[in-house]
Amino acid sequence: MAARIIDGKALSKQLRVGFRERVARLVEQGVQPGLAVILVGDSAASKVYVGNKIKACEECGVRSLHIALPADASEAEVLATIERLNADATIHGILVQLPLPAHIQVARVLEAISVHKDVDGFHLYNVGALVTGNSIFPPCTPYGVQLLLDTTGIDVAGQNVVVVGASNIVGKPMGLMLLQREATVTICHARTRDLGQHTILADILIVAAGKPGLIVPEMVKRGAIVIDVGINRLDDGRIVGDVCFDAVKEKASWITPVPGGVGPMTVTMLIENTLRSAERAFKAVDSDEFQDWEAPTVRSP
Ligand SMILES: Nc1nc2c(c(=O)[nH]1)N[C@@H](CN(C=O)c1ccc(C(=O)N[C@@H](CCC(=O)O)C(=O)O)cc1)CN2
Ligand SMILES: [Mg+2]
Repeated sequence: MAARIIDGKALSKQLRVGFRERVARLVEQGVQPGLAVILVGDSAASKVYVGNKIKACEECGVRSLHIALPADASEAEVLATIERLNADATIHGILVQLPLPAHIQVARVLEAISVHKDVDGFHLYNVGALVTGNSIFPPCTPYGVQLLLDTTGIDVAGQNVVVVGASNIVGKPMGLMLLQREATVTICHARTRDLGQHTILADILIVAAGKPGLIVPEMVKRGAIVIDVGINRLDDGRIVGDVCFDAVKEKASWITPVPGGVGPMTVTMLIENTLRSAERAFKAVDSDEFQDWEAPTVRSP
């Protein structure tokens, strides 16, 4: 029997209905949630993703500020832009679209973002919080995958989960989030020998390698849940994942499509984090939580 489809577009649509209600409640209390998106350079793919984020803000009633800097913008200019947004009380979330041009140090830029506005969850403090299981802003793609997995009704505790890809924005945080939920996690990467020997053991297989056609049916256990995080643009203009969808769906129990699986959830969870930030900032004003809210001390860039 062919796998059931985990529809990220449909789940996103459903979640965004709830987001509009949360925005309405915040607005009633005098808070207009705001997200700032910084794009450096003119990568066509990044423009599409930033466009999707701005559209999602519009759809949910979140104010968005799109700051486009030229590809030759200096690191100092990017840092100054972030400093200005950190100090702007009308902005609850700040993100810098990745990748950045090579002359800019990603780590310095990410660490300049206020931990309270780091809705991508990429700041070292938030990464550390994820390690200890106290995540403030879970990174959007793994957070989206977690919700997609929840829709299958399967408890990940004790399951063999194999994550293919060890990036800072998907593979590593994904592994940590699943470990927190007591899954048995294996992270594979470009240097892993005999990838199929690992993937075949997966009850849940999450692939974020950026290699079209990487996962073929012989590498998948019958009945596995397969989550495809890959987004690859082929020469003919098609967008495909890392999994041979048509063949693998005959073996899996659940599978995400590309497009329409994980991608839309990444954007949706960004709005979730932005709303959480606005809600937290509102609550912090005159409650005891204010102390906790101000507590984290982080190294300045
Ligand atoms: N600052 C960040 N940079 C990057 C992140 C991130 O989470 N934060 N993730 C990726 C890109 N990304 C979001 O920024 C992203 C990728 C894909 C999609 C998406 O909706 N994909 C669609 C297909 C869209 C298309 O290409 O036409 C889908 O899968 O259905 C959204 C966001 C790297 N950078
Ligand atoms: Mg997708």
